Amino acid sequence: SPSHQLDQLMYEERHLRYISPLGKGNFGSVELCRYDPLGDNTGELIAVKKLQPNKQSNLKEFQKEINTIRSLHCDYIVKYRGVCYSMGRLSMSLVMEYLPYGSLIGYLEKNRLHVNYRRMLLFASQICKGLEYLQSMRYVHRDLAARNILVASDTLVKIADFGLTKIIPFDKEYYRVAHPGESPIFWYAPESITESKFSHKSDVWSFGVVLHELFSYCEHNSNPKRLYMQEIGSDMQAPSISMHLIDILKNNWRLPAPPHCPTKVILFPQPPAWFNQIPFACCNIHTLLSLTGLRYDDEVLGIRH
Ligand SMILES: CCS(=O)(=O)N1CC(CC#N)(n2cc(-c3nc(Nc4ccc(C(=O)OC(C)(C)C)cc4)nc4[nH]ccc34)cn2)C1
Repeated sequence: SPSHQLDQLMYEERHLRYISPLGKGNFGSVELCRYDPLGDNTGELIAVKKLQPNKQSNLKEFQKEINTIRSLHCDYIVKYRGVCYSMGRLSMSLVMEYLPYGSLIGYLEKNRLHVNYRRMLLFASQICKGLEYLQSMRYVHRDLAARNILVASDTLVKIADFGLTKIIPFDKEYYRVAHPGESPIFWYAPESITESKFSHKSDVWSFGVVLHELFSYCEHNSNPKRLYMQEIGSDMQAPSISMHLIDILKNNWRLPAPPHCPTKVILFPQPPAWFNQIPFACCNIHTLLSLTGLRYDDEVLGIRH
């Protein structure tokens, strides 16, 4: 059983068998591999994150990401397994547990018909608890989005991808980044867009957007980016998009309630609060849990954790 999985921390490249690509990002990519020291295909399946070869400049960032994920021990966060040094290329890879069902987006698109309200709330409360754990460690994830939530089983999802995660300094409430880079502004809280400030509250804002994605079954035409762009004018060009986005947010425009979203989740406590992410951005996870009625629904629905 997985619990007897020997806690490998060092993986030898010569026993790594590449199987298929799992995901790709700006600087890295994740591959499905089998670690097969016996050479008889009985080895474990693992997810291996490598830096894009020509992006060695991000080695320092990559090492920070490895240190981050290595320090996290939570059922709702993807598990670190170890590292693999490939001396030839003087580079290293991050070895993580392989989550067989892939990203939440693909899972909901494929399994839309039998993922009901009850399971949505279970997934939402698990992401919430993963975020609560991150906050207890003074981490801000900074890239919370359905694309970065992985599905371990039909009843378990986990937060993944700690490439942008930062630790909030002990004497401050937020982390300010120097250069926003290619930022996913449609998941960003207003203060992250205008002042590059990231905090537990801005992660809670992004969690609000993830809830919208979740209750929209990650449907393509309910994608937050698409809905925001429709509102600000889809022919808007890059530099002024964030300015228009801030404008509509300041005028209290919010993502529309997803179609068929259960009234209890929207009406509890009242329509605007669920999608009016401002309260989300000024409350902590516990308040959010009660705000969105997750705990309330858990009891009502008898979802046991
Ligand atoms: C951002 C830079 S990034 O490159 O570092 N990168 C992208 C990232 C986004 C996030 N999160 N990512 C993580 C995984 C991942 N996937 C998995 N399992 C699966 C299982 C099945 C499938 C699948 O069916 O896929 C197809 C394409 C539909 C066939 C996909 C993934 N297990 C994992 N364990 C640890 C990580 C990890 C994939 N993409 C992080």
